[in-house]
Amino acid sequence: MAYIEVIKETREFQNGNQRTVANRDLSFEVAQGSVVTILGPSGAGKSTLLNILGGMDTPTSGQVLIDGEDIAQFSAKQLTTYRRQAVGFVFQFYNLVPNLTARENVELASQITKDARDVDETLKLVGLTARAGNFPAQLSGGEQQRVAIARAVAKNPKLLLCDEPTGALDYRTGKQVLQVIQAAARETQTTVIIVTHNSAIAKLGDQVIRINDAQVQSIVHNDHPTPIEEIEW
Ligand SMILES: Nc1ncnc2c1ncn2[C@@H]1O[C@H](COP(=O)(O)OP(=O)(O)OP(=O)(O)O)[C@@H](O)[C@H]1O
Repeated sequence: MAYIEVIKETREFQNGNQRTVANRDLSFEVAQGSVVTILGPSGAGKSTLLNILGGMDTPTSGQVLIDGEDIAQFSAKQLTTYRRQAVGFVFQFYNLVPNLTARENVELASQITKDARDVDETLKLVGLTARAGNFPAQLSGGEQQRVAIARAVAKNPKLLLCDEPTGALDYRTGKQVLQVIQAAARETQTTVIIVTHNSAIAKLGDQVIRINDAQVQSIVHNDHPTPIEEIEW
């Protein structure tokens, strides 16, 4: 059975008289432990989908089966537990707590989870042991993103959701960050979903789901995903 099964997921927004369909009848499956990239232009509906997979939003209709459970039917309380226990998030702009050190930022996340990973081991996994005592403002963008990845991975999530994780980084640092995400996911057998509008980055996925105008345009399974070091953009 697939780890994620999305069946005819639709999300509509109603603002006054204006109705926007952000996701229309999306259907796809994701195998456990795989890396999936979701590719599409601005406004295609990628963040809406990621928010729904992360339990931050609920679809208007359709099913979103995660490990066999339909989170579209979850109550607000069930969604909170799901977000807390099962999902790690990495955003474009890191979202670290500024007055906590790198280590404390990671610790904060691990404290709310039952089966958290060891904080220092996780910082080592992202290559930040030496900078653990630094505050976010004392770290480069790439280092801050690595703290954010450590924070997400420390929760030992089954699902790691990354929304444009390299969007604010230069080319070289962006590649390093993608390598850290891939390495962390492999080591922890986490299912990873990376949203990007960059078609070169999308090639690193075991599966590339292209979304356009709120719909799935194509799904490509890559038997040989492009190694990150060979990706150029
Ligand atoms: N809360 C909301 N209320 C109304 N419309 C919304 C809301 N959130 C998203 N939308 C609309 O849904 C569509 C999809 O938005 P979404 O943010 O999912 O796209 P995206 O592919 O992530 O774009 P980007 O790459 O620019 O972040 C857009 O037309 C957007 O304006």
